[in-house]
Amino acid sequence: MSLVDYFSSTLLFIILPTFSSRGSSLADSAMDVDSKFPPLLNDRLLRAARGEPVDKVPVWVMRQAGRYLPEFREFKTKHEFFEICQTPELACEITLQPIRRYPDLDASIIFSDILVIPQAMGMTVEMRPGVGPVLPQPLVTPQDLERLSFPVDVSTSLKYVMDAITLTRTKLEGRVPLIGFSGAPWTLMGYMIEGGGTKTMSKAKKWLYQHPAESKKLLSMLTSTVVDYLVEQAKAGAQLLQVFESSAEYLGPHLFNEFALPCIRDIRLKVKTALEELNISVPMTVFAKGAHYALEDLASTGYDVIGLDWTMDPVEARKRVGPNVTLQGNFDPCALYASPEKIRDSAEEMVKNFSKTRYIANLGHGIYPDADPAHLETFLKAVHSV
Ligand SMILES: Cc1c2[nH]c(c1CCC(=O)O)Cc1[nH]c(c(CCC(=O)O)c1C)Cc1[nH]c(c(CCC(=O)O)c1C)Cc1[nH]c(c(C)c1CCC(=O)O)C2
Repeated sequence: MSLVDYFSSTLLFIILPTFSSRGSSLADSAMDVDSKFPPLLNDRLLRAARGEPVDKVPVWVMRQAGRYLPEFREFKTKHEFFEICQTPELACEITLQPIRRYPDLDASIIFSDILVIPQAMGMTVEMRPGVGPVLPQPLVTPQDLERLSFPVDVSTSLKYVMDAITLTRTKLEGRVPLIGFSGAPWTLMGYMIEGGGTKTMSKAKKWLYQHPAESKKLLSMLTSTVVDYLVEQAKAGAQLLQVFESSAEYLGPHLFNEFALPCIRDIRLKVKTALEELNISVPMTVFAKGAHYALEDLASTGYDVIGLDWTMDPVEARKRVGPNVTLQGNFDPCALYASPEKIRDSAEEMVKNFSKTRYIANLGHGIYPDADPAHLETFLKAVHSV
């Protein structure tokens, strides 16, 4: 054996174990997350998100843990909204309420709020009963960006969310998967500038027209925070991640393409890359409410699932996004006010229009506080009956 051969074979022995142990430790980290929890017994949601065949169409409902449930209202007499979000045992209990009540639900979604990100950046957010979220010191001028804490160490400042996710996935005992979520940057920017919900988003849109560079700076701060936040949620046990661009409806195609879409795209790319390095595979959903004008662009962002609001026609939406993405939605939340017979007919028709492949049934937006819990049950059963 020549000296060169000797060294190269020795080197191989040194390198190989290093590679293989690195390889297996990467592989283990995927197993690590799943192996910390009870095995998943109902994987319809994840199968549909990945485009695999399902026995029944998976169904869950945005805001399924909420005020329409008497058990939620009872709980809310004892605990304040953000107290629940910040206390893993309470957030877990609320997340499980609809799962206990409705055996037909195929997913749970962690009880929290998109506005925990502005809180983690140092802004005060209050949840006022009957009003909704209020940020009493909104961003007024671009100088106010200096008030924000950035970068955010989400693994410490939002640790309570990760703890709630880990606890809830354990307590679910594999019954259904647990969805994690975040607001998308434009929607978060809107609340941070408007100081709460609004009819027009005109203050936030004024920033887009008057301060485009500073708007992009804020959006990029939010994008990197959202990326870290979603990656941490997957590491903590979230099995699907949904990004809520609930305020897309205020933007037309021009503003959406310039300010919102690049962040949505970036989030998908960076979360996917970070999770691939950890060998974690978690599908992602984007729900851009009112962005009917952006369906083709959304389909090009690489998300596994696109959420639709109720204003979109299922057949038309499928034509526009093509066959390689799963659609989610889009029962009109107000259709739950109809009679049980009508709900059954409309839900069955919706499922037939979407077809049973690459489809997750849901409402087109969150369930309203005055919805009848029995009507929701009719809806869930109708979806599963097809
Ligand atoms: C825009 C937005 C917010 N929060 C959220 C969004 C995006 C989804 C959407 O478009 O609705 C996301 C959110 N908020 C909440 C969840 C929990 C999980 C779920 O069951 O879907 C989720 C996914 C709990 C909540 N978030 C809120 C409640 C109601 C709190 C209460 O009891 O007063 C719940 C259960 C409050 C909230 N939080 C927010 C608003 C506008 C409101 C007021 C509206 C309302 O009162 O229903 C901000």
